[in-house]
Amino acid sequence: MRTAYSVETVRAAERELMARLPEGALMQRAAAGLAAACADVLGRVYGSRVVLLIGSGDNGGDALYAGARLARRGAGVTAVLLAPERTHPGGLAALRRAGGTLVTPGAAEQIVRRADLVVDGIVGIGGKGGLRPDAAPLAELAADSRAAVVAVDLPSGIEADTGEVLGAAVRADLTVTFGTHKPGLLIDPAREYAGSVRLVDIGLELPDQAELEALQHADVAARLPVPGAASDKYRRGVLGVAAGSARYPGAAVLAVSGALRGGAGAVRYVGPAGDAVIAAFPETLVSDKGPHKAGRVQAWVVGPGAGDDASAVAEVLAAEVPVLVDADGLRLAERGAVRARSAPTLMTPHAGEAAALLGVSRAVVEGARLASVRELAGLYGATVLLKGATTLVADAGGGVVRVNSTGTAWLATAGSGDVLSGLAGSLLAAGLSAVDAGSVAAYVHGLAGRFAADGAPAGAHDVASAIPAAWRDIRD
Ligand SMILES: NC(=O)C1=CN([C@@H]2O[C@H](COP(=O)(O)OP(=O)(O)OC[C@H]3O[C@@H](n4cnc5c(N)ncnc54)[C@H](OP(=O)(O)O)[C@@H]3O)[C@@H](O)[C@H]2O)[C@@H](O)CC1
Ligand SMILES: [K+]
Repeated sequence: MRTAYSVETVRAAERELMARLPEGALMQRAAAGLAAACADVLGRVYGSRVVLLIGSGDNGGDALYAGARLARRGAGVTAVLLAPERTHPGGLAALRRAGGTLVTPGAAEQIVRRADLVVDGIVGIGGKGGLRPDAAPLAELAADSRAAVVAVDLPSGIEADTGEVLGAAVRADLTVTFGTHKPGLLIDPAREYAGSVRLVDIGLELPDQAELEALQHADVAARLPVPGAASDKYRRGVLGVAAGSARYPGAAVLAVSGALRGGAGAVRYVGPAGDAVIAAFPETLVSDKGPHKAGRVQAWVVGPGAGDDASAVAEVLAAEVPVLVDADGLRLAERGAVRARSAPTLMTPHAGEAAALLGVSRAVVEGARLASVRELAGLYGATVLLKGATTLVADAGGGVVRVNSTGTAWLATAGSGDVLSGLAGSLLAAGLSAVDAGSVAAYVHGLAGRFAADGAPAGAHDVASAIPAAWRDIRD
């Protein structure tokens, strides 16, 4: 499991550790890890041109000490000081001793243009509110140069706790972060600014419960349902899918395609697209009599391509089994009916659907994804999976939020969400909790999307077809 902790928690752990260590030891650990990462990026340190962008806090101190290490290995290191009077004194002295050069921001343009590496030590977890006007031009210079950009702890200008980007921010190729990931490094839009992320262990002791957690292969493998010798289709779970309409029969087919690859023992389809479903997947049990007459199921998916069929949504919400609500179903589901349910409910909106439910604009949700997913989960008393390049899954009761980053931009294709809903529904039917079903489905679906696309456009049905390969890859 990869975890991320809030700034407040990091600060507390830092205080506790600092009290036990000689002064400056923690910063030296950070600087050593940072210098090693910079050396890897440079390939050859000797003779390289390194520019440090230095703000007035400890983030700048880390960069200065790392710069001193690189200078001692033969790099030409120049530090651009945003606030010369308030620069970390120890770091400054170390860089001077190692032969580094100090300049003011006025001289930055020339040297950044010729740099091999720019190290962003403008601001770290002490920052708020986007880069200030004096720092913003430096981020632009770095973006325009041919140099690689390494961010110290986080790209300056992003919000560490939320993943929001409230103004100008540095765009890094690599972020070297200390002690733990910060939520902003894992959540869009800030994640995009971080590039790849390297975690340097500095010995922080962190509490058990993180702010954010991201499943890895082994975590997903441990949660995937595997039939035992005594399994029959009911023990593996039967999923009901109430989806599709005369206008959107394809949504039903795609939801069933995901469901059949999600580990349920059988899939019952209810709705007007039965012929299309049977033609594509003859193993589906099909009915057009409405959800309450469909027979026994262990979970329901309702909503993909459902059009305006509010009665099917209401019937499904009245069932005492786990229910996944997606697409049109989100609009049709009465909040009171969702809140009144005693079995788990998993809602799976994209940003636009979440925005409509929250009564805000899509841009608000996209800019503040963590707050939005939590708010929606609280509002409906349900588990909410907010789709996106980084999918978030939050429980109504608060606590840790799951983030998934296996997704690919190629997954932003029509019908891809229908496949996800079937897959997640199948996992619910197999007995996974709503959070596990949502986050495991997002992980498998994202990986399947990567396999299906493999650098070229793929349709939603290709994603569904790639689910078994993703599943095998995870279990290997
Ligand atoms: N935690 C740990 O375990 C360890 C932490 N370590 C390191 O310490 C870092 C935290 O250091 P920190 O607390 O000194 O704050 P930091 O991020 O340098 O920023 C403060 C300065 O930025 C300024 N500033 C604020 N907002 C701004 C903006 N929008 N745009 C521009 N400037 C802005 C603000 O200015 P002021 O408000 O004072 O005028 C203030 O001077 C952390 O990220 C990590 O790198 C490691 O050394 C070892 C272990
Ligand atoms: K930084």
